[in-house]
Amino acid sequence: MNWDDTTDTDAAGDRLVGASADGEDQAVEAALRPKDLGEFIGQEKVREQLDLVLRAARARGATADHVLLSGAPGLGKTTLSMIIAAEMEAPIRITSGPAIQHAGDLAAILSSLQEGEVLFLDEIHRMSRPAEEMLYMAMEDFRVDVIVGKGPGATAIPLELPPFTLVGATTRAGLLPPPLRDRFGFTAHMEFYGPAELERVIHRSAGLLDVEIDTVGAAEIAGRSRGTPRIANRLLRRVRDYAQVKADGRITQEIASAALAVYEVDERGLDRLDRGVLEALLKLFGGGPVGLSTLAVAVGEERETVEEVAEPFLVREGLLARTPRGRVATPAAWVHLGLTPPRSQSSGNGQRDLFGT
Ligand SMILES: Nc1ncnc2c1ncn2[C@@H]1O[C@H](COP(=O)(O)OP(=O)(O)OP(=O)(O)O)[C@@H](O)[C@H]1O
Repeated sequence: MNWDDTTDTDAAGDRLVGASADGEDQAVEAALRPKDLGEFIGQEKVREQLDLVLRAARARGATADHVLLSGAPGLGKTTLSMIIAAEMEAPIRITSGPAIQHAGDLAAILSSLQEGEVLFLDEIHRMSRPAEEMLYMAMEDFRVDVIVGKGPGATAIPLELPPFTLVGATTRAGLLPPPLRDRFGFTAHMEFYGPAELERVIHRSAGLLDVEIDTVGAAEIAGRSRGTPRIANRLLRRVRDYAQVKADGRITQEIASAALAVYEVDERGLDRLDRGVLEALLKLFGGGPVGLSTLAVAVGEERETVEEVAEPFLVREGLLARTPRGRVATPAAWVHLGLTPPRSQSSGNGQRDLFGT
């Protein structure tokens, strides 16, 4: 599963199926976050391993080892960091890589931590190099060297830090320099959620939001949530609106699919942008191969938007392939849009392998 090419921000604006948090998400997410490992749905292996790490640390009366969480946006990294703090009965400080541009910013945060505190560093791969180097020593020796002055007269003043647990989160574990990666005692890779797990997320959130939903209604929303709890929760809120305005407030399969048709999110979770890219690829270019720039012009979007916003999910769903000759639609793409590939396309222009002809 490759989510390394997902963007941290959704370049196409506030998409209903975008995985990054928008303003409304931030406001309601706090209320929907599971508070302990028992409430955290799915990610069985991660939960089991983390449970052992935390229990062992608690039994020793020690601070938990540093934890690295990697995975696509919206899969629960922030939630898990808060759970780690709660399970350790420790306070938590939340910051992010882009907020730490100078080593001094990091020194200020580290030196104000309390003993045992959890420091959650989101987007750790986006920290500046000098801050990163300071972090190596802080993680290993609970010490930093604060540089005072400049040039030949600069001196390093060592500063002892209380033991703390760093929880780093990244969408791109591959971008972390090995010396940083190696300093985490425990690394957890978060996978996309399966439909049954998303249904449980939806039922749980519906309960907290006091919305009535039946099993098939939840399954309908889960199937369109792109394996991501944040998207599941967002779609649930939009379907709830529809159910309140157009019906009696109860979410059934009919209501869920009618609501999501209004928001142009199809049964597989593709939105207007995704479908536009696929449609152009199939209808204008016979399924490809076609260059990215040409495809972007055809859908009236920036090249980056097509490449970074639409394509990762289409590739993950097995609807589009990036080949050295250009973008190519897979047989599943023709089926999904209910179109038939022209005969010449299935026998001649580079799709031979995909169509097995
Ligand atoms: N395993 C889970 N069980 C129930 N709800 C979950 C789970 N994981 C995530 N959620 C919900 O999804 C929302 C997004 O989760 P969270 O903010 O932790 O994601 P994230 O991986 O930190 O995202 P980002 O990388 O954008 O910061 C939260 O509101 C949370 O309630």
